[in-house]
Amino acid sequence: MQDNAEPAIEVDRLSKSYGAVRAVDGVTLTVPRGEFIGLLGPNGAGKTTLIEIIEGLRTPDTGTVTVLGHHPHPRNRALLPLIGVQTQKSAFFPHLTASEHLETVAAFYGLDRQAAHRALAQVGLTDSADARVTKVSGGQRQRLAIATALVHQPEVIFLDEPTGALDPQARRDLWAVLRQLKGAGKTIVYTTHHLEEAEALCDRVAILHRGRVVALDTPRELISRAAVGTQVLLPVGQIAPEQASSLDGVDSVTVDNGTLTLHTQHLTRVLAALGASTDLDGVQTRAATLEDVYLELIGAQS
Ligand SMILES: Nc1ncnc2c1ncn2[C@@H]1O[C@H](COP(=O)(O)OP(=O)(O)OP(=O)(O)O)[C@@H](O)[C@H]1O
Repeated sequence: MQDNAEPAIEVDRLSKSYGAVRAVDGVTLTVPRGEFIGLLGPNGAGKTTLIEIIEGLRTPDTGTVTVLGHHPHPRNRALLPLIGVQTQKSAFFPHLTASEHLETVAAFYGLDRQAAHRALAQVGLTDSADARVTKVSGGQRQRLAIATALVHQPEVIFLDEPTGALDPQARRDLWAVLRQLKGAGKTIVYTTHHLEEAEALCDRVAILHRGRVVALDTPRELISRAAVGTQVLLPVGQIAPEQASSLDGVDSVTVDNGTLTLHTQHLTRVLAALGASTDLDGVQTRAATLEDVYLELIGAQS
C-alpha cells in the first residue's frame, strides 16, 4: 500500500554537468502530492535537464531522486505506470488519427480503447478524434501530447512547456485542462516561460538560474517579499518628474514611452499625496507580478 503522506517527488542535492556546463547544480526539492509546481528560468537554466532526470530519462552525476517512493535510476519499470510525461518534442505515430494514436499508446499499457477516449475527452479533443495527427492545429497538437501523457491515468504528470507556442485563446483553453488535472488531485510538474501563466496556475514555483534554485515559494509569497512594490502610472506632463519624486512614499520615478511611473511600497500614501497635487483622472496602478520578481532575481544574479 502506498503511503499518502509520502511526498510525490523528493530531489536531494542533484547535479549534472555536460563538460564544463553545470546544467543542474545541487538542487534539493520536495513536491507534496497534489501540488502544481512550476519550474521557471531563462533558456539554459536547467529546467529540462532537471525534469528529465526526475522522469528517469537522464542520469544524474550525483544526488538522489524518488518519485512516489521509487528511484527512477537505473530505469525503473515500476515507476512507468505512475508517471505521465509530455516532452518538448512529443512525437505521434504518423498516418494515424488522434484516437488511433491514443489507442496505440493505451495498448502499450495493456489498456483498451476506452482509456484512449477518456484521455481525448479529458483534454477536450473528442471532436477531433478522427483528425490525422499530422493535420491538427498547434493547440490540438499540444492537447494530444498531454492526452498521450494521461492515457494510463498517472498520479504524477510532467509537462515541459505545454503551452509553448500557442495563441492566447488556445493557452487559456489549456489552462482549463491543467486546472482540471489539478482538481482531480494529480501532482503536476511543469516548465514554462509564461510567467503570468505560472502565477495563475501554480501552487509554488521554483526559479532556476544556472542550474540552481534561486527562489522557491508560492507566487503570492514571492511577490509580497520582493522589493518591486507597486507602480503608479500617469501621463507625462500631468506632474513634473522632480515634483513626483518628492511626493510622500515615492521611492523612484521613471519616464518611458509617454508614461511617468512612480515606484512605491506605500500606495495609499502616494495616492493621497498625488491627489493633493494633481487630478487623479487617468492615473493607473499596477501591482507587482511574478514577472517583476523573476526579472529582479535573474537580473541580480546575471
Ligand atoms: N544533451 C546535452 N548535451 C550537452 N549540453 C546540454 C545537453 N542538454 C542540456 N545541455 C546544456 O545544459 C544547460 C541546461 O539546459 P536545459 O535544456 O536543461 O535548460 P532549460 O532551462 O530547459 O532551457 P530552455 O528554457 O531553453 O528549454 C544548457 O547550457 C544546455 O546547453
